[in-house]
Amino acid sequence: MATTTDTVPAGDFEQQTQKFLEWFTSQPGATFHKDIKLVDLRDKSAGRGIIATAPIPADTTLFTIPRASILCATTSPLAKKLPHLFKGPAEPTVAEESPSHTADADDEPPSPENDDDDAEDSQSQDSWTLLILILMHEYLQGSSSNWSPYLSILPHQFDTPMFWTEAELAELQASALVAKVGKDEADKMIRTKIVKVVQENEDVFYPAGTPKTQRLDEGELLKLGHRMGSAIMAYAFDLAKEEDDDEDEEEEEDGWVEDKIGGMNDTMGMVPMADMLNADAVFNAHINHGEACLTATSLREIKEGEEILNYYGPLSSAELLRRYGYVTPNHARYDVVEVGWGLVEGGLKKMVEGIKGRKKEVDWAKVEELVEEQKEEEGEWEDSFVLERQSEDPDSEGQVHGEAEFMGLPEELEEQVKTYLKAVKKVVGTGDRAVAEALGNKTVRKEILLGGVRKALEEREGQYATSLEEDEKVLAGIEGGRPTTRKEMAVWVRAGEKRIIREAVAWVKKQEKELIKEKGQEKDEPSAKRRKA
Ligand SMILES: C[S@@+](CC[C@H](N)C(=O)[O-])C[C@H]1O[C@@H](n2cnc3c(N)ncnc32)[C@H](O)[C@@H]1O
Repeated sequence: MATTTDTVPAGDFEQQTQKFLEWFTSQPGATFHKDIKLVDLRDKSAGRGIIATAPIPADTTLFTIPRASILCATTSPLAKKLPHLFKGPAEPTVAEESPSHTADADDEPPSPENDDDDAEDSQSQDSWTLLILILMHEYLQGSSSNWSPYLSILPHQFDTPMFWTEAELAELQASALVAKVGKDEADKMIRTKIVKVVQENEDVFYPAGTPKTQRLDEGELLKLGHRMGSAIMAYAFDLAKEEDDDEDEEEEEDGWVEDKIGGMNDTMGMVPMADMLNADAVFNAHINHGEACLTATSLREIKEGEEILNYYGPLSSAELLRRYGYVTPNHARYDVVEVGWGLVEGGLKKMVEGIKGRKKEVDWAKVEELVEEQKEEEGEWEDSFVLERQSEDPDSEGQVHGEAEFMGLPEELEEQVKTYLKAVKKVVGTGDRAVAEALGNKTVRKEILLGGVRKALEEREGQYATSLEEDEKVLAGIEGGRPTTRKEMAVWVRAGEKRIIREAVAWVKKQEKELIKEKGQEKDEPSAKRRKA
């Protein structure tokens, strides 16, 4: 529930909804199906949403948004008032971080890992900051903005971790999400690229005649910048596709192209009504991007009273929380856990040190040196790895089938372990026969890989302050089963990560058992070489 509109009295909420609907349907080319309705879902901590008021067949057009009603660089009057900002380098100023399980890298706002020197330069805008400026400009125009009834229903407060207190963030414990919140970086970006631009162009941002006393001070502008940035994160669409994406989908191998809501792209925009749809990993509607308009279509029959749901992609609970400020049980199948290379390296060292017959200490400093050399030469060395389950894509009706299952370690992790063990072997040389022989044996190397990863995973689980069992108890006590408070959502995220650690450990143990079996068989059947001898 990123949208904490809970404090708005029901009457006002309804009135805002009504005004917005009237505004939307008055847009030339806009349509809104007679059997759907915008509703107050705050009792479910879901803000506004759209439900069916009568059964709706599959492939029905639910509503149509003319492109002229979208708030973006093409339609915003700001682009005409400050053209130099919009003509600058269109490339994002930040190299976006991208979780391994999502498609492209270029779809994120600044994060701690991708802070950039350009952050100091108010002239060097990107599509993300430009859309913040566009929204700020419209907001500051007040009722004279063409989008005023739409802007008035956008949330004022968010439940994304960006707005959590230190104590609330601490509930995430050892989740990798904590490092991705990036509040300080966002502050810096908003101060230099947003606040500065507004302050330097007050005549453009405020309607003519706005007295100085009614203009926002730096602190208020910073707050407004954060609010608009978060609204973009949870509401904006990627408008890059001019063609109806039904055609694109046919070309897509994976079938579903999720709506890049919250994505960052040169053609990002706010799409009124499309962004009133809530979303889940099991969904029943899709937004098609046509040349003149965007269309929401039902993917299957929708029952009377059923909520109409869009799709944000196969996001983990942590990512859903970070971008949208909510979690749902259906997204848990996409949960992931990040394991730092340091933990894996530690596990591998212990395995090597445990090789039977080892005579000498391995010179780990030398191994480190070799690895550093390799890093410089090959340039590919991961600091952490994302462990995830294998899961079928949703079908053409937005349904998912089968269980998501942990099926194996990331290939890059196995490759990196291989390279690491090669370095160990090189350093040991012939200095320790037992170790050299062991590292020369494929089966033993696999044993070391599995044992090392198992140890790393066990240590990873130990980094969380509470056990999975303790978390499960908290979750079992949640009324209605879906976490909605910040504390509940944090427990949900950390428990999801612990579950996947446990599944990965079980998978590794199974592999280890099979390896032992294989080794036993090898012993029973002397190799061809030995038989010849
Ligand atoms: C694009 S908006 C959808 C409309 C939104 N409910 C509103 O009232 O404006 C996305 C936001 O809606 C909320 N949301 C979306 N799907 C949800 C769901 N399945 N359950 C709860 N909240 C949801 C989250 O707060 C998210 O940040």
